[in-house]
Amino acid sequence: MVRVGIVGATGYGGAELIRLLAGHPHVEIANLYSSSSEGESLEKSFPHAAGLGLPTLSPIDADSMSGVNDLIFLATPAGVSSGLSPKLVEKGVKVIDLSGDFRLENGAVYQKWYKHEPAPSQWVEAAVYGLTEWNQEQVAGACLIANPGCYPTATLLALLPLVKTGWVQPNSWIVDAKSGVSGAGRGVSLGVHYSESNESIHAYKVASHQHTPEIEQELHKQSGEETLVQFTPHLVPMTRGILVTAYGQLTTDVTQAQIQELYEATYADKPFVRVRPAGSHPHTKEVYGSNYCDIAIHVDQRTKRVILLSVIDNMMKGAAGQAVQNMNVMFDLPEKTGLPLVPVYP
Ligand SMILES: NC(=O)C1=CN([C@@H]2O[C@H](COP(=O)(O)OP(=O)(O)OC[C@H]3O[C@@H](n4cnc5c(N)ncnc54)[C@H](OP(=O)(O)O)[C@@H]3O)[C@@H](O)[C@H]2O)C=CC1
Ligand SMILES: CC(=O)N[C@@H](CCC(=O)OP(=O)(O)O)C(=O)O
Repeated sequence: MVRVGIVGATGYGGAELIRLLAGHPHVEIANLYSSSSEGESLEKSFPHAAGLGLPTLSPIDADSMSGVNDLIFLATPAGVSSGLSPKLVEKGVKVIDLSGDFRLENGAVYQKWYKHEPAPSQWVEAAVYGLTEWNQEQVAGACLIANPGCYPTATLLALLPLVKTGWVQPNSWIVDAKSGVSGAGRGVSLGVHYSESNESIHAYKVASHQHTPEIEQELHKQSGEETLVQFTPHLVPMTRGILVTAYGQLTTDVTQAQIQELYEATYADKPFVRVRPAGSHPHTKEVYGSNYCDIAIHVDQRTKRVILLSVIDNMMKGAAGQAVQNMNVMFDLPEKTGLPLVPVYP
């Protein structure tokens, strides 16, 4: 059994990890950690978790977290993992960090977009970017995983097969994304207040969202080309789900059928990426509660653009689901273990 600890267990990412790990056949939820509720039962924060026999919340203290955990998930805000994770890894505990602290390879870029001190550079270098489908071998040998952001997961799974072909102008990508409100976490703020977000939709962080450099960095790593992406997120009045609509200018007369074939071949042996039939319109509801990313390809021959549609559940493939997928790969377990396959519908 893998003894697992979760820091930030009282948040949404923590709750989703508990939902998945409580049913995982090779995991023992050994410890739950909190910076604000030590000594309390998790049921006080999450009554839905009653009856699972979970440990009481413990204080966060790196010295006492080794020897009792094989792996620790950090479901904490940016700026926490950069200090804590190196101490844990030095003591022999593997770490999967759901925050952005180890995703950006350049510390100055992290500081600019996250407004926090970057993690020590040797630890950023040691971290593996956990987009499982594209980095499986590195994930298998990693001690520290930078779990991808929710928007980058939906975007990169959609764009990566194409950026390697040269069929799209690298700087032409426009990524328009919509997220459910749980993407903002459990903390209350005006923007996610019910009466502000219900029956309404708005763009936010235009030309300034912290996931922009993460998307560009990973596109560059796979294509070798400097790529600028115009990324605009929107908040929509639903609890879970992300829809990405990405537009790229084609450089050649490639057909929809050729692109479809490329995607089907790329993801043929990837259990969590489903390439929909050509011309489909995936709904977020069709991946709700699951670890799937569903992708559909359209080509507009009139404008010579490819239009990619990609849906995920932000809490699952966008956070906890992908984190558990990475854990499975790190511990040489079948990739799908403990990840319920069928989306909740309706
Ligand atoms: N929600 C989503 O869809 C996604 C979230 N993420 C990332 O995952 C991480 C967790 O997100 P999410 O669960 O939604 O956020 P929440 O706000 O719901 O939960 C974060 C938890 O972190 C703990 N925490 C807060 N401050 C500190 C601190 N200074 N030190 C230690 N722990 C602290 C809190 O628990 P306590 O008070 O008990 O310590 C809190 O419950 C974030 O970095 C987020 O950006 C990534 C992808 C998608
Ligand atoms: C709807 C909503 O607010 N979503 C969050 C998701 C980002 C996130 O989770 O932050 P990191 O991945 O950078 O840690 C946002 O746009 O900031």
